[in-house]
Amino acid sequence: MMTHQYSPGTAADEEETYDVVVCGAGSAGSTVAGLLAADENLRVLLLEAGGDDADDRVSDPDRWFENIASERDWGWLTEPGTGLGNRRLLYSMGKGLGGGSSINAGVWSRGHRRDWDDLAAVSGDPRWDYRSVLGSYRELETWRGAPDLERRGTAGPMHIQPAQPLHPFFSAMLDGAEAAGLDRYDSPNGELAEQGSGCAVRDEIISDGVRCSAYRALVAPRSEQRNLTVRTRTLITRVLFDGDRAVAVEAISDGRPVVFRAAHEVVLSLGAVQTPKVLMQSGLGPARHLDQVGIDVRQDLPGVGSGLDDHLQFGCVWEAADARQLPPPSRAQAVCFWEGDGRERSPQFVMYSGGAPFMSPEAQARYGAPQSAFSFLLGMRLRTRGSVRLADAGPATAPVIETCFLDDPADLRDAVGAYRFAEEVAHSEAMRPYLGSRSVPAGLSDAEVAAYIRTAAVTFWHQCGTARIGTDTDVNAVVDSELRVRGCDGLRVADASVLPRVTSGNTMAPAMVIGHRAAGLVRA
Ligand SMILES: Cc1cc2nc3c(=O)[nH]c(=O)nc-3n(C[C@H](O)[C@H](O)[C@H](O)COP(=O)(O)OP(=O)(O)OC[C@H]3O[C@@H](n4cnc5c(N)ncnc54)[C@H](O)[C@@H]3O)c2cc1C
Repeated sequence: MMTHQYSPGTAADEEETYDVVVCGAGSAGSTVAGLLAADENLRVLLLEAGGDDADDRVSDPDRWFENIASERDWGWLTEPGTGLGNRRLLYSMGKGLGGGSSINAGVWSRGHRRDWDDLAAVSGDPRWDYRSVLGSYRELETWRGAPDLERRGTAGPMHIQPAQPLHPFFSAMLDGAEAAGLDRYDSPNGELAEQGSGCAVRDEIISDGVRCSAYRALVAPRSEQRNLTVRTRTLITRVLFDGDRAVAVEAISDGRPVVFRAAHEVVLSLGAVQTPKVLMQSGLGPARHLDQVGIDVRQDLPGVGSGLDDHLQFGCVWEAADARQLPPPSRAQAVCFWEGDGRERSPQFVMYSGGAPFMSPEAQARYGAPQSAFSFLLGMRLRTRGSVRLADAGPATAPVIETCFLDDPADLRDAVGAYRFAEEVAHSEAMRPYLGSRSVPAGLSDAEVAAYIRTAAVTFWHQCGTARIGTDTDVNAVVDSELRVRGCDGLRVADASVLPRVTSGNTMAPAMVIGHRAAGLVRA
């Protein structure tokens, strides 16, 4: 059995004391640490398992996909999925300073008005509603597009701009989407975020051609401050307690055990896979599961690791008329949102595009990937939820991740419907100059489209929901509306794990809003 009581002076080769220990330097953790460090009286420690971000593959937004399966990617593998024809998925998540915000596609997508209003309802706290969250966004952003003082910030650390210069392919995509019935908006994060459906040029975290990650925007400018310490290559293994109070974290740094004491608070921002993993390693999780893997139960929290949510992603692929007309494969400058059957209160589908055949390795093997093609990348919200569990009590052991993608036949039916919408856009008049002779695979019945999607589907990397927010009466809630872990003092979770549902778009910006809120709560 592992024990979790903190006893000073044991095991660790080294001990250091700070006021707040922020665990994980990703989108949310960098936001928490950077904002807290603004108070020079607060000693802030930011711990990160990965390395630094000094690499062209991070700074050059066009090279983002080169980070996938690199040392900057945790590179998890999911369990074989029934709905996916027993395939395992590469389940990428950012590793290193900036976390996901250093390796992602750079899209800034705030989430729909109803996503935040629903979060306020689930948490029982109106301070999470859309109007309140707009305040966080205004503080985080310096918006470089058409002025919108109600919604957009003008002096925040994150430089956000509409994609530019716009490649003609994406203008054609937007024209095609309009022809298929979507209204066009100035930005996905303005009025469109308050409507059910629409399309727009995407917003991105790029400033003068360089990625503006959460780490670069919020932490790096403070790197000379004496009250802020950043330690990379430090793997956090568990939280240590004195009674019910979190007082330290235990970590492995350069192969040696280290304890970092927090006089005030510990904040976990390890992302939606490792936040529940470290909670469980600390004895906070579903009691039966902890018993099975031999960890003493500190607090029975059934919701830890449950409720894993994400967008399913699959590529709808068409041969291109002329490869020279296509944008670089890594660019996706336009976005479409649309509603489903009304089950979701905000858009069920999101669609980007790119100048390459985006297909899973299995789909490429089965259907063949054309040399020259473009894809519409479809993301959809699902009825099912997955889970993150421990394989054993070892901190270095990879977790067991089940996505449950497409386990519900109704999701597959919705996915086929979404494919048909993408087809309509691809066959629009505006897209004609780009469209080659066939889709890949060609000429599909609904049953064949369904079979293709089962083979082609992957993650959209929007993992969330594994330590979700909720009220006292919600048995699966892991944190309260102030992000405090139930049954403990001095411990908060601030990252995408707390989202009860994947937001309608990408999840970096929402994770940063959670980090922004957490910093305010820690300071309060
Ligand atoms: C390939 C890819 C493309 C994406 N594209 C987009 C996009 O264009 N737009 C968008 O909005 N979202 C995108 N996302 C998703 C987005 O980046 C994430 O949703 C977001 O970064 C989540 O923020 P987070 O703070 O919850 O976790 P993360 O940003 O993942 O941060 C967690 C941090 O904790 C560290 N960590 C984990 N475990 C430990 C441990 N035990 N000890 C110490 N450190 C640890 C990690 O290394 C990481 O740095 C993409 C993600 C990926 C992987």
